[in-house]
Amino acid sequence: MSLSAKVVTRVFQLNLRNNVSNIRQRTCSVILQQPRHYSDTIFRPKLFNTKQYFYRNMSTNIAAAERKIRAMGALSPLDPSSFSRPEQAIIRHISLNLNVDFEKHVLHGHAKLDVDVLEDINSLILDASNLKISSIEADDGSKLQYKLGEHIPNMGSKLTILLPKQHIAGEKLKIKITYTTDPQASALQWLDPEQTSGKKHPYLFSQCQPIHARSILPCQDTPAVKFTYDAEVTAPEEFTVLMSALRGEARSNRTTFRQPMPLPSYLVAIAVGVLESRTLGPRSRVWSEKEEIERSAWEFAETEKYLQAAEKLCGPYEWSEYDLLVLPPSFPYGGMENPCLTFVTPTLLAGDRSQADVIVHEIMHSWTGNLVTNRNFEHFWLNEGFTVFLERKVGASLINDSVEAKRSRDFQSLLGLQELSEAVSVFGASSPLTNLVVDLNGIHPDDAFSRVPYEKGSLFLRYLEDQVGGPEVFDDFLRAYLTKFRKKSLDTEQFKAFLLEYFKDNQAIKQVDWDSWLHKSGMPPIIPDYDTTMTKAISALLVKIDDSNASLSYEDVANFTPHQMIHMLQQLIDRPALPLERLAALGKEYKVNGNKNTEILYRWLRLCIRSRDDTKLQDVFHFVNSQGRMKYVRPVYRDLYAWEDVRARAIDNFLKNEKYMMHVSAYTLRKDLHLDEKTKNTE
Ligand SMILES: CC/C=C\C/C=C\C[C@@H](O)/C=C/C=C/C=C\[C@@H](O)CCCC(=O)O
Ligand SMILES: [Zn+2]
Repeated sequence: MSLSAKVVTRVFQLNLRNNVSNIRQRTCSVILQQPRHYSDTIFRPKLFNTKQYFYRNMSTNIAAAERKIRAMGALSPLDPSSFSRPEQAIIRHISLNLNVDFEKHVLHGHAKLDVDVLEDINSLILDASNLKISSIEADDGSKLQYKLGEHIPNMGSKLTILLPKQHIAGEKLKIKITYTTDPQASALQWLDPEQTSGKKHPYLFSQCQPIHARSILPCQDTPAVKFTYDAEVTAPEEFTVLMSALRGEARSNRTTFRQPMPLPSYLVAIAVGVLESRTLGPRSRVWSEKEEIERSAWEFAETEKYLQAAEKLCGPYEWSEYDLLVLPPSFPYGGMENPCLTFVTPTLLAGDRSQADVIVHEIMHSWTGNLVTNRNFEHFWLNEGFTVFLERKVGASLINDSVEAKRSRDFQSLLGLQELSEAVSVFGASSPLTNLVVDLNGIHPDDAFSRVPYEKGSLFLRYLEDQVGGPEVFDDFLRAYLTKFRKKSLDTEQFKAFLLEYFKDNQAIKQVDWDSWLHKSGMPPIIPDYDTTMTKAISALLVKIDDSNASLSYEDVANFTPHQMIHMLQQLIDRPALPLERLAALGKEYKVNGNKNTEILYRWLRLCIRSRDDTKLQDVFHFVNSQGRMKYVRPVYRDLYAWEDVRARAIDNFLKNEKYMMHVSAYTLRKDLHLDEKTKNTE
């Protein structure tokens, strides 16, 4: 047996012995308020394959991986990405009191946890990552002993709080933890004034999904647990503090918040900057630095319209307020659905409202993801697949003409299919990370992230909708699903059981090949018969572009919507490289060279890389250095890496700019560029 085969087998054995058997035996009905429906036959073979893939393809240090897996022996039976044991005792409420220190780049203060004891316990186990704990106290002020386990890179540590006596099921605990975050906390980005638009003041923002909340507060960092929270945050007077909660009084340097809806830890969020706001509607404001505020107010002016369309499909919006915060350019995602306050990238400010689908997407998370939540990130498709599915339905519902609406929904789905196909080819069609339900034992969720749960998940729901009789039938099911699992976390088996029960008299549902859809890798087994009306003009144009005798002119695309343009460019990326002359003509005539819409510019620059146009490299580097949205930056860096002549320059550029990136961007880009943790910028 080769060394790597031995290690894979060993990892598998360790995992199976320490983790899987105990995971599968437990029942967690108190937390989930639903019986579990595990099937060992589904999970075990997959586990081996996932790990085989991970260790072979991610060039992970094998010894470190083994140590990591061993340390995971005591992981949560509910969630392979958490040390906490919510089936023993569960957090119901957290009170935060934090001071924002821009000098030291730390948050300092305390978290008071209200805990319900569910089993007889002598200790409470939490997740923490690089937190400097100064004391832990019981309700009566007495000091509690605690053990902070070894720090596992990217996982954090197991924090075991030793209780002076046994607590029995049904009791309540109050624990106060005083701590300071690390200046490198993975959930936080501390920006220097130069990284902001105003250039005068620093800025702080967080991104806790998937498992970074543990770097800013000690908690059960698993979406299986939902808690309410309140907070009191102190920051220098000129700053505005925002959180994923309802903002109370802001008196001198102190702001209070309360979040009465239970949420998972990954939805705790904070941003601190010198900000302005504009009213968008009766329950919405947009926040940003003053330099972006007018453009932001214009771009997102239709927010209330989207909220109302969403409510028509899903029922009342339960989070009271829906604000938007436009972050500085290094924000790594298009949008993050932090409750009451969606965080968005400034790359959405296209000046044409063409990226409104991102806002609709984030709004839909108010139901799928935030109200009804994946139990752990192995079932991430329940968050994202549902949200994309709803986003496209709501997007279509905003179009009056029903034929146009269907066309538009199918057109968006076809764009999604292209993205899915690219994601599948990045991982490889046989990679278990392209399954709808993944196995995250020993894998950081950030390493598993791709468009697969979004697009394969949404496509699966579309298939189910077609199967049971279309939207008239399926929309009622969706509302029943949202009602049933409201304020809860669930897994795929619970979804399946609920759907099968709901449609028990529907014969067509019996034909669904669940195993292929949920547990097989690669492209989905069935692609719906989408309406291709909106892609016909694109297909015709692609024929023209291929014909070197045909001259290109703006007339070719003058009637295209921005999304048709995006679709066309995306298709070109997937085809043989254009000759340089043809590329230049296309860039000039179709006005894509230097386009202000980042969805267009991003694809144009990838086309330039594909054609090995070194005259555009300056534009490419400017693009990846001026914003940090991973959706754009990662594929561009991967393309540059594949271009051998510029690989070294790309790595050099990354190393020089890494310090300006958020943790997750630097972490994932290092993998894309095949860099180990020791490779540093030497300048
Ligand atoms: C099967 C996948 C398994 C685990 C992934 C779970 C979490 C992934 C983690 O990396 C966090 C993701 C956060 C995403 C936030 C917003 C996105 O919806 C944005 C999408 C990309 C964009 O538009 O920029
Ligand atoms: Zn989403």
